[in-house]
Parts: sequence; structure tokens; C-alpha cells
Amino acid sequence: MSAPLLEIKNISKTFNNHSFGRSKYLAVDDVSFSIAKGESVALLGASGSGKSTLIRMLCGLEKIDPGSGSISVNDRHLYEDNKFSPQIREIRKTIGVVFQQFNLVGQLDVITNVLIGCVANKSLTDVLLRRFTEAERVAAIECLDKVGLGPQAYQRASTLSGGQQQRVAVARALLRGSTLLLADEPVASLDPSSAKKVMDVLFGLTQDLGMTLLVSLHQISIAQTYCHRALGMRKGRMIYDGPVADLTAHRLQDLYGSDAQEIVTDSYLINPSMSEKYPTLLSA
Ligand SMILES: Nc1ncnc2c1ncn2[C@@H]1O[C@H](COP(=O)(O)OP(=O)(O)OP(=O)(O)O)[C@@H](O)[C@H]1O
Repeated sequence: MSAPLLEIKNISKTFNNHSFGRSKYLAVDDVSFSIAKGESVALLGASGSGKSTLIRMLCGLEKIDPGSGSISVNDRHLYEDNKFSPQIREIRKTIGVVFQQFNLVGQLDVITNVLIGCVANKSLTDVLLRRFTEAERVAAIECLDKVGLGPQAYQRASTLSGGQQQRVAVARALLRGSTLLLADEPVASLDPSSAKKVMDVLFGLTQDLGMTLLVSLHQISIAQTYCHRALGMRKGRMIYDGPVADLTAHRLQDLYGSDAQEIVTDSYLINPSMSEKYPTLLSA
């Protein structure tokens, strides 16, 4: 296997839980894993298991607990001496993030939403006045073409479907030159057909452009269709790291507890062939 693009060692995240006096809540508990360049990996786990917190830590939106470990992307560390590395802006440029919420400015056209992705290289005034060079516009259209949205470049973002808006978010990551894509439940609020288009784009990019993908998902069938490997979280701990094909009914029970039945039934609606893999869960 090639050298890891993303390497995580023993990271933890503790939140102050204000609802219960001064108690602390360990949302991510001593997690370690690595992902090689070009891999597509599914991040699975029940609601509240820590997937979003982990993704937010990997892109530097959430700080890891002091002294709890390390995160490196392409051999560059996000943290040095418990602080963000001086190179954090450069490292962040190599990481594209797609969230469940579309995060586009609905009143702006699609191309401007993509160009906002190069904001790190421009002054705020240039961005607000939409002062982009011809070369930047051409590059943005190329990225939109890669996600199948070139013809929609001058349409208002608010007129796009949810799945199209997710693909604009992917085009934005492409324009930034990101080599690592982190997607946090990117298809959770989409119908099956739009979800398929978004996953086709995410997976196609890892195949065609050698990008690396970590995607959190609720539907096992989507993980099985697009990813060879899965990471599984339960109560903040990483309890599974292996082939998606080896996620037996027993392992799903470990991951999802009493929700395993519901997760498999939801996936079955998208992919009826699940009945062959999980007959016991589906007939329960
Ligand atoms: N800012 C915060 N302050 C306090 N607790 C938090 C905060 N963010 C997350 N948590 C808690 O950490 C735990 C993990 O949350 P997280 O959102 O990472 O789970 P998840 O696996 O992504 O869930 P879902 O699939 O529902 O999005 C939850 O119990 C959540 O309430």
C-alpha cells in the first residue's frame, strides 16, 4: 500500500457538557487510523458516535484535546505543541469539506459560489465585488464540468436541486486544489437518485484525479457500493477498520446496537440486494 495521505494517531475530543453541571463528554476517544492516497473510505456509526466531531477535527474546525495525539496530511502536522501549525492555512487548502447542509450562497450564481473557494488567495473586497480574473473563471468552469454542472454556471445557486448544490460544493473543493475530500453525510438529505449522482461524482474524483475520500454515511448500501473499506465508530471509539464486505450482521449490531435493524431496512429501500447479505436483520 502507498504511504498514508492522512495519518491520525491517538486523538481525542472532550466537550464540556453544560446540561449536566460541569461534566465532561468524551466525543472522540483515542482514535487512530490512516488512509492511503486514492482510497475511498466510509465512516460509519450510529447517531452521536462521533463521526462529525472526528471530521471537524481532521479539517481543523475543532481542536483536538491538548496532548492527545497527532493529525498529519501529506506528512504535514496540523498541530505543533498543542497549537495549530504555522502552516495550517496551506494544509487546509489541501482539504476539501462537503457538509450535509449545502453551504452555498443562494442569491449568487453557481460560478461565484465556486470562486469563493479561492477566497484564501484574494482580499475580501475582491471577493465581495466578484473581481475574479478570466483565468480563475475558466478554472472554475472546468471544475464545474468535472462534476457535470458546466451548463449551470450562471444559474442562481438557489435554483439548483439539493444534489446539484452538493456537486457545486465538490467543485469548490476541486478549485482549491484539495487532494483530500472529507464529506460529512453528504447525501443524508437527498433522494436516492440525487444521492447516487453525488456519490458517483465523489467516487469518480477519487478514481480519475487520484483524490482521497473519507465520507460519513448512514446507509450501509451506499458504503458497500462505493467504498472498499469502512471505519466504524461506537461511542467515540473506532471499533471497526476493515473491508466493507466484512460488515456482517453481527458487526453491524456491535456498531449500531438496537438501531442496526433500522439502518439495514433504510439501506434495503435503496438497494434490495441487501436481503441476501442481511436476511436475519431484515426478517427480524
Ligand atoms: N460542541 C459540542 N458541545 C458538546 N457536545 C457536543 C458538541 N458537538 C458534539 N457533541 C456531542 O458529541 C457526541 C458526538 O456528536 P457527533 O455530532 O460527532 O456525532 P455523529 O456520529 O456525527 O452523529 P450524527 O450521525 O447524528 O450526525 C454527541 O453526543 C454530541 O452531542
